[in-house]
Amino acid sequence: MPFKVPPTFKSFTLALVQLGNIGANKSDNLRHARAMVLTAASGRADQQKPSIIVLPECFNSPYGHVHFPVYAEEIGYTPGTPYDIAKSKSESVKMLSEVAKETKSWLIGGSIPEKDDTDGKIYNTCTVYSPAGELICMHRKVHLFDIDIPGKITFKESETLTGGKSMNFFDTEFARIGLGICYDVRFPELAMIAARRGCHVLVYPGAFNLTTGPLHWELLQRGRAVDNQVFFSMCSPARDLTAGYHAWGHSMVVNPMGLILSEANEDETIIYADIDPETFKTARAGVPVTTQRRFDVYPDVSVVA
Ligand SMILES: NC(=O)CC(=O)C(=O)O
Repeated sequence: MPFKVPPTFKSFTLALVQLGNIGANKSDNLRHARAMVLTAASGRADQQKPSIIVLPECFNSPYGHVHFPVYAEEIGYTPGTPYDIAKSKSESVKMLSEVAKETKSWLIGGSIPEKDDTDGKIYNTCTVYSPAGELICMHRKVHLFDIDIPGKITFKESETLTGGKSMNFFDTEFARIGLGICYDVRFPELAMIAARRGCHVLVYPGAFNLTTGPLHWELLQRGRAVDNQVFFSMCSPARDLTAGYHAWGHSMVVNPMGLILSEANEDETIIYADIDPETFKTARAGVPVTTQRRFDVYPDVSVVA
């Protein structure tokens, strides 16, 4: 991860696209996602336009381990190396790059199933684009969603996916943004390390479900936000009861005091939140845990070699 010190933090507007109608036809999914990003970019009436737009986890394919190999695309991105969009084999990457450029917005392109052309493994991958349409960062879901709650939900991403091996953040002209994907939110270390590395806002495309959503979706986001005194946000697909996986929806943005700034219901929609650096400063000044840690009593588990 490149580390530019000190990172800039200025106010900006974040838009989350809680995308619906994600079906079996990838081209239709891409067309619809593109149209919704364009709508998100036009912003709310009389308000600042969003500087950054977010799509949900698995926005170009149905969500399920049997689908990942079928929808997987080769991206071929090497961190720190310029990426030639024109030569990309990924139709999703091309669409995301074009729409970022067209809207002149930063775009966190949710996630897509990705096949690594060097090892043949499949990942759940988020790509990020600058307003010039450059692919500037990529995060592969680190913690795979393997759960078994009898009578409720069994899901095993590891049937077809491999977990990513890196933590990722990127710098914009207004903030440092840390990335994760869905189940990654359950592992506080990832968010803690991102915050200690100067991230102001953590954005995790995600897709909780009707069992874990009502229990943990809000709790985890508010927890990660308060623990780390950062803005925290997850962008979900809309709920579709005709799909194989029923997403919880409720995309949200939480501030560093744990207050929900904006929340969707379960339907397709776009939500916006104004990210104010003042809240970040006052949260850290008022409740100064960032300077009160007792590493003489317990080790600093966020320190990585
Ligand atoms: N879909 C996920 O990766 C995670 C999830 O639904 C959960 O943690 O619950």
